[in-house]
Parts: sequence; structure tokens; C-alpha cells
Amino acid sequence: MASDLNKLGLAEARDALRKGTVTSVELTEACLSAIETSDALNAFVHKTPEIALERARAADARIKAGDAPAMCGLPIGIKDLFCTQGVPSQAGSRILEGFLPQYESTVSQQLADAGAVMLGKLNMDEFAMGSSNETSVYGAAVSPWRRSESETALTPGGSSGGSAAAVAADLCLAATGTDTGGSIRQPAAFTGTVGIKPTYGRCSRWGVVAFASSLDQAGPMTKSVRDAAIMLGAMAGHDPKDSTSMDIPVPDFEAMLTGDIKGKKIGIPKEYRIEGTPDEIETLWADGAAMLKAAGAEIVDISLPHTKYALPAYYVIAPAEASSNLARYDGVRYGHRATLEAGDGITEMYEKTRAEGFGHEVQRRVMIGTYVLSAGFYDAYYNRARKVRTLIKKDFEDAFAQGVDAILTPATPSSAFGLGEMGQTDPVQMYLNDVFTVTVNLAGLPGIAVPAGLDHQGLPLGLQLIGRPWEEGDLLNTAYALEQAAGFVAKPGKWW
Ligand SMILES: NC(=O)C[C@H](N)C(=O)O
Repeated sequence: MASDLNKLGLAEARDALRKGTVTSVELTEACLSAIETSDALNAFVHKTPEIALERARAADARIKAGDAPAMCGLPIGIKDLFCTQGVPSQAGSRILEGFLPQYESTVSQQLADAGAVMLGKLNMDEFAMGSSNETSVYGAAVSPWRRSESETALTPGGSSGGSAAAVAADLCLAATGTDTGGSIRQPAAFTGTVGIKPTYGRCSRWGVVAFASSLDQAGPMTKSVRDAAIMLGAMAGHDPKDSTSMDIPVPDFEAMLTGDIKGKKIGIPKEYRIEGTPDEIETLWADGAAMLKAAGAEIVDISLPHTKYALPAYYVIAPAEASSNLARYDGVRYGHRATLEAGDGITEMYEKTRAEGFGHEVQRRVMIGTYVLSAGFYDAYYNRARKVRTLIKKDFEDAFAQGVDAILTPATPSSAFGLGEMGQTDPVQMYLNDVFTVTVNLAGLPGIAVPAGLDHQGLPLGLQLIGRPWEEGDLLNTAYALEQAAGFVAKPGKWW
């Protein structure tokens, strides 16, 4: 038993801890030894075993004293985008090489305060820009899943690819992710895990390296919907240090998981029927709707007419904000600085540092962002994209005004692809991964990916549920009903 403790989810481990049948040190040691033999997955990029064991011992003492908060003693991984005090926090980029934050992000601090045990930092696309983890300075994280009878290395998705791979491979009980255009939900769908992007403003962005500030949200990546409810409760809450964080009470999400969705109205948006989507994803979507109906929900066809403009609008707004946010990496105060030659001035220092420190995808986004914000093009691109964003938000508001409680869509347009198989010559091919997820970020809504089936290659497929703002509890409950009905239990066979 003891060697399999890393396979537990948060809820099971929490219950075992409280019953006293297991200790946090045992759970932590099981995860640390799973991590030790997981180099082929390249999921953990900075390991913190000493911190982990110290926190585990403290958690065991708290449990013994009868003072066990929500995440007490539960070992988790933290995406490299979160600043963790004194622990490398590189956002997957060379430009943050050697950066040791002097402070802790609010979310990772809240998790620590709730007793969670940090095992280390998880791989990700550079500055969260990507859908395959291939833009990471550490090299891509690798999915524990493989196509049947094939040894091709598959992507765990991105940008939270290390988090998804680590949770799916049982290297940790759960992990943090962040989602700007799909970075929690797409990797969750690719790896048979659960990922929720909460309402914009639900989790503090303070200390989370900024990519596109009006879209970025942190959220949990877990083995079940119940675990997502537990962990989101610990991550969420008002933070005066983030001016976009909202002062709205955080309910007990787990207590809202009744599985009762009788009378709930679930919208099926016709604009999400996209040409080229594989039949098995269309079938999964229809099956998901049938399962929710069988559980007592009412299924209604809805229209979100501006959906097709979402992806182009996102790929204007996100780079625009990124170009501004990334201007701070100049080689002066922290991170990487290029070696200079005699005669080089400050301009050469910036140029060389940024050319060396940023990878190609990040450079592309900085250039696109600078272009769409430039004097002559601001109205044509950036302002237009902002107007489109308002229309997309209104589409959802209209649907909710008609009484729709949640919207069901596929999470991704395909199952996981092979590393090196996508976007090599055309970056837009990679951007299409976000076609079902970016609308949710543009509208600031909560969205969750739930594993719902396997494709013909034996790879996981996920469905997405989109909810009303601030109603994550209700959304999690609908996701819980879907999870129960879908009964997804597949795990990747161990090859690493
Ligand atoms: N950060 C994200 O949500 C990932 C998205 N695919 C992007 O590259 O922008």
C-alpha cells in the first residue's frame, strides 16, 4: 500500500490522513520517489524535497493537534509560473534563469497556509505561450499517455503541460495551473485529468508571472471533480494586492457536489460545430449531452453568434498585453543578461539580452503585440479585437439570460498529438487548439474540462462545461454529474 500512496486523489488522501491510517510524510515520500523515476516525463523542473518533507512533518503535527485545514498534508506540484519564495521560478523561460523570488504568490501562499505540501515546480510553455509545452526552456514535458502500440512521445498539452503530466502520472496528488486561453483545460483534456479555470478575479494573480493580465487565471488540475472543488476553495479568495481580484465570498465548493442537476438547462452552442472536428469528438459531445439529460437536465440548442471571431481576437489581445508585460525583462535587475562586447551600450544590452532570453514563440507574440498596439494600427486591430470581446461576452450573457445554467462543448478539437507533429511551419495550426476555450477567457467565465472517453487510439478526450460568473459551485456540481455518468477510469500504462 505505502508505495502506491501517490496514486490517491486529494479527497481520499485527506480522509486517510484524518483517520490516521496514513501520514503526510508517507504520502510525500511516495510522491518524491515517483518523481525520482519520472525523468522521461520532464514534468518537475525544480524539485524541492527538503521543503516538502519539512511541510509534511508540520502537517502531521497539525493533524495530530486536530487543526487540519482543507489541504493539510496533501502533496502537490506548482506550475513554474507561480513565484515561490527562494525557489527557482522561471516561467519556462531562459530570461528568468537564476531568478529566486523574494516573495510567494498569493495562491501558493494560500495553499501552503491550507497545509499543502509543495513537491516542486512544474514544466510549462515559456511564459504560458503554447499548447504543447514545446516552447519551454527545459524542453517539452511528455505525456504519460501513449497511442496503443506506439512509442511516439505525445504532448501533455500546454501551457500547463508539466502539471497535467504530473497529475496523470501520479507524481503528485494535484497541481496548480494557469489558463489564459485554455492552458488548464486543454492539457487536462489531453491527459484524462480535471482542470477548472475559475471566473476572472476568483484567484489572485499576485505573484503569478503575467502573460495577458486581463485573461490570466489560476486554477487547480486534479484527478477528480471533487478534488478540484477542494483545491479551488483553498486557492480562491479576495486579495487586496491584485486590483482585479473580487471581494466575493468563496463558498464550500465540495459541499455543493450533490450530483443533482434535475431541471438544469444545458446549452449546446451550434457555432461550436466546427468543420474538421473528428467524428469521435462530435459523438463524445452528443453522448455527454445525453448523459446530462439522463441525469435530469434539459438540453437546449443555443447560439453564440460571435464565436468565430474569438480566436483572432484572442491572438490580438493576448500578444498586445504580453508585449507590454514582457517589457520588464531587460536584463537589468534580475534574470538572464547577455554577455556584452566592448563598446556595447544600453541598447545593445537590451537587444542581445532579449534576443537570447526569449524563445521564438515569445518573440513572435511580442512583435505581434507591439504591431497591433502601434499608432497606425491600434484602431484597426487592438480596438477592434476589444469590441469583438464585448460581443462575445454579450453572447454568453444572452444565453444565461434565457435561463441557461451551463454550456456543454468539446474541450479540444483533437486528442493529444505527437511532440513535433504540430505547428512546426505554421503557428496558427497550434493556435487552433484553443478554438473551444478562448471564448471563456475573453468573457471572464468559469470553465471546466472533464475526462469523458477515449478515442480510437486509446487517448483521453475531454468535455468542457462553461458556467455563469461566480457560480463555480454550480458548475462543479454539473461537472460532477457528468463525471459520474461518464465513469472515466482509464489510466496510462507505465512505461517511464
Ligand atoms: N496560455 C494559454 O492559455 C495557452 C494558449 N494556447 C496560448 O498560447 O496563449
